[in-house]
Amino acid sequence: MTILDRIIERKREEVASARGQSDLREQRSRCRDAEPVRGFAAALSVRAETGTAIIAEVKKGSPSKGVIREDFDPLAIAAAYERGGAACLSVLTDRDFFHGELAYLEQIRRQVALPLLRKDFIIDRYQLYQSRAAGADAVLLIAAALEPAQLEDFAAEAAELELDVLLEVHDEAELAKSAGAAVPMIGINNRDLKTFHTDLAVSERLLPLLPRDCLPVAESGLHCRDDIERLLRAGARAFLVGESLMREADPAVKLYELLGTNGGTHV
Ligand SMILES: O=P(O)(O)OC[C@@H](O)[C@@H](O)c1c[nH]c2ccccc12
Repeated sequence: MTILDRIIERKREEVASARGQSDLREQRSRCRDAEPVRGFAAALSVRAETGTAIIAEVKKGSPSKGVIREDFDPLAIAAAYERGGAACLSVLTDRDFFHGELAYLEQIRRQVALPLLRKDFIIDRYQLYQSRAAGADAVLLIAAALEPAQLEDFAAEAAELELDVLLEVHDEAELAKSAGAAVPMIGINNRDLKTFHTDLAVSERLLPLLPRDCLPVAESGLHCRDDIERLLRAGARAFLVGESLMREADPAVKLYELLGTNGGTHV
């Protein structure tokens, strides 16, 4: 059994228990009361025109690295990311494997103006409603975790909720399996979720294969400006970065470095 299988198994239990506390009808009605979304994909595209579009991730830890940042204040980190010039934020909300909380996203939403991605393992439509109700502007759909029909259905249902989907793939087979899903953004995860091995060459190999009408996002394993420039050359238009920012005392300073000379255009 891979780590991804274990996460998915646990996620089914979590969703069942969440439904027990607040059913789909209730989540739907919370969605109706939710504030309008702040366009996530649009914010990335606009930034990519003038500078480097970075999605900065609020991530306390992961199964491969354990706790990445002991001194973890999600609001302070989100504020530093905003100050440092991130185009959008990603908030890890998985508790058992990534030390996240859905409450972090709700709190950040109230204090930071940037669009937010709920980063979790979505395996049930219930989580789409839960995400929108919590204040997410976008959700992640992981091709490795879903069947083609689910990818298609979840993408359509997310769009109805006005959530932008970042569809994540790691190889050619996952890309082929995602072909039926209409999404604004495709993320190439440089990390294999089954082995945790990370290699930027994965993005270089897959970027040329992405459909032209999707915003190509490179995810994971980005540590310095050279990494960003390498994948800009390969065709990436946005970048999802967690660990290398979370390991810095002041994540804003690391962001300036990753943004490079183009970063100054963000204000
Ligand atoms: O911390 P990194 O190597 O910069 O990676 C960030 C992000 O890409 C990674 O957290 C991630 C990508 N896809 C995921 C799916 C689930 C959980 C986490 C992830």
